[in-house]
Amino acid sequence: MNALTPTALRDLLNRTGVVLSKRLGQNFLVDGNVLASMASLFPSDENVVFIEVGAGALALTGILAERGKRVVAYEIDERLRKVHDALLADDPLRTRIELRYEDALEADWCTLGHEGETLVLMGNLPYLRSSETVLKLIRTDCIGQACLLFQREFATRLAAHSGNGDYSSLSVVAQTFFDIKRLLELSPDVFFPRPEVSSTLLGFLRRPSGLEDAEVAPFMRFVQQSFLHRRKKLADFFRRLGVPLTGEFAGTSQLRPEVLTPPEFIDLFRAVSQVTRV
Ligand SMILES: C[S@@+](CC[C@H](N)C(=O)[O-])C[C@H]1O[C@@H](n2cnc3c(N)ncnc32)[C@H](O)[C@@H]1O
Repeated sequence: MNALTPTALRDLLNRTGVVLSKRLGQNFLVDGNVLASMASLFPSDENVVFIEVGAGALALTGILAERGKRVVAYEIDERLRKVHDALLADDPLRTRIELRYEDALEADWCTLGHEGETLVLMGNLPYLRSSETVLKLIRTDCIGQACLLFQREFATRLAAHSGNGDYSSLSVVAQTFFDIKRLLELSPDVFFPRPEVSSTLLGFLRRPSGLEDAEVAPFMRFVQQSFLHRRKKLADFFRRLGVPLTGEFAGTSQLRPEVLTPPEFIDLFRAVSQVTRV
């Protein structure tokens, strides 16, 4: 399946009577070179099942179907079924593509894989739902690898390291569970219609977090609350929790949350859990 040019996409939308929705973030990739660069990120692997969130006009779906065993592609907008039917009518890859017209963020992704298959998440959802997508990915531990497109500023925050002004609670939480890499920078010109923002494709590779299952939710809350006043020293956060500012916490209480790395946050979370309920 070749990438549609903006003209071909516009014609197809006219023929099927679909008017694109801004609310659903319907800006579709239409640049063959960018799609080729994305394709080169995925070596062919017959054991891989791609889960695509936000199929749109199938620009990525086709690439993924060529490289993996199959693609389960979610699309919330059922009006696009007509577009999909037209695109897939004579395409030999259609047997490898399963379209599901539902909210990808409400779905149970782990039920999609069978014995011996590796699930890889891929997608380009409306940027308003970026945090929700990352949090769902973290919780879905049957997925070890993902490639997700975000608004550039959000991607920068997610991939920022401790000490950087963009480092946030979401950076700590995401980097506790994943090695995160910037893969591609995309200008607004590679989408139709052209959005107002630039985008970045991030790669996620799951790594052992060092947290027990029961610790995950309290750890995430702990990190989020510690960043509520990111410019204040941790002493302020400790006071709110009733943690003594003396002894083992004296030094850390003088630091700001943004200087702690994810492993340091885990150590602090465990130490604080010993003296108080978090
Ligand atoms: C930015 S477009 C990307 C389309 C295509 N993957 C591409 O790159 O050209 C996002 C697509 O996600 C769909 N979408 C939005 N929210 C969704 C959700 N919660 N679940 C599944 N699809 C969703 C939109 O309707 C839209 O078609």
